[in-house]
Amino acid sequence: MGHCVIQLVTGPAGSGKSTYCHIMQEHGLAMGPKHRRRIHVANLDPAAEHFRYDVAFDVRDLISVDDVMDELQLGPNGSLVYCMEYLLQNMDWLEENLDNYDDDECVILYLIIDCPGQIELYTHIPVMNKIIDQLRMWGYNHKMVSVFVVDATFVTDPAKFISGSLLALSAMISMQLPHVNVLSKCDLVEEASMDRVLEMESALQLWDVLGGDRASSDGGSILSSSPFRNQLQPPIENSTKQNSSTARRNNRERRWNRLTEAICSLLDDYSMVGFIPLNINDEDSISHVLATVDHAIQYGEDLEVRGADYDDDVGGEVE
Ligand SMILES: Nc1nc2c(ncn2[C@@H]2O[C@H](COP(=O)(O)OP(=O)(O)OP(=O)(O)O)[C@@H](O)[C@H]2O)c(=O)[nH]1
Repeated sequence: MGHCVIQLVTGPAGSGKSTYCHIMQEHGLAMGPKHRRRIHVANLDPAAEHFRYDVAFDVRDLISVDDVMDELQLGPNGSLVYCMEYLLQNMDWLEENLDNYDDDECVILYLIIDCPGQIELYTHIPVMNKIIDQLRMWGYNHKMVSVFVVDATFVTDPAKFISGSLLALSAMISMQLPHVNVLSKCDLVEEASMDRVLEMESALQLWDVLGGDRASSDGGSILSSSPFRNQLQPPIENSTKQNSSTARRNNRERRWNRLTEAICSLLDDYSMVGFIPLNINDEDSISHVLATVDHAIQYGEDLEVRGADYDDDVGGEVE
């Protein structure tokens, strides 16, 4: 095995995983050979339809959701699970493809894998975790990092904010890898807000900046806009019923608020979910994300040891 780093890119549907992979590939090319890494992108999502990156290898060459839906008459979710379990039974396919790209002792292979985002594949049917375990057994332990991509626009909606943060936390816990949350689509966020976002460290601070308003001491608007609030409006028929239903509603609302507050405290007090903003139109932002991911996996720390593999006098070309 050569020198290899693997980024596993996950995140909810449409969050920008494929775009992230594409942007990182372009960035790697723009950095040139001096940067001493060769970025390849592979697709491990059997349901992928379109992506713009040059694909190193593609799980759809082994099996695809479309084929399974046609041949086995399964729905899209069942087909996805079937595909991932099929991949698990045919891991030699993945091993061969990794070997093809990981056979150069002089070049650091930087492999970015576009993964399916469905959280069920990491929790209820932990197929992805088994794939990660297999990668560990092949010697990629300490060489993998998980990148969880979340759409920046979710933070302006408290319900989406909380569910996105919990998804990120869930992915982090289940994959048990160095983990970076990337906030995609920040080009859609106002510039003034972005400047402040760069200084943010915790999820709730970020929520404040991008549209939240937790100015009041009790947690204010994030509680009053609890995701459960709309479910708490029982029908009002007469004054007696109105009193009891109002009391019931208040009671439920207090409990929901306590729950929301506890979840927010978990995320905020322990700084368990931080986000790195990504603006795909800003090279500095892309570099910052890559540097953060590199730092998470300690990429580059042993690079100097391998410096002798490179000849800077010939423009960083590998000898
Ligand atoms: N403006 C903007 N649009 C983005 C960005 N990232 C993704 N998009 C758009 O969001 C949509 C979904 O992006 P993808 O990269 O396909 O997202 P994905 O997570 O790979 O999607 P699935 O694999 O289908 O789950 C596309 O229309 C992209 O053009 C971004 O950083 N900025």
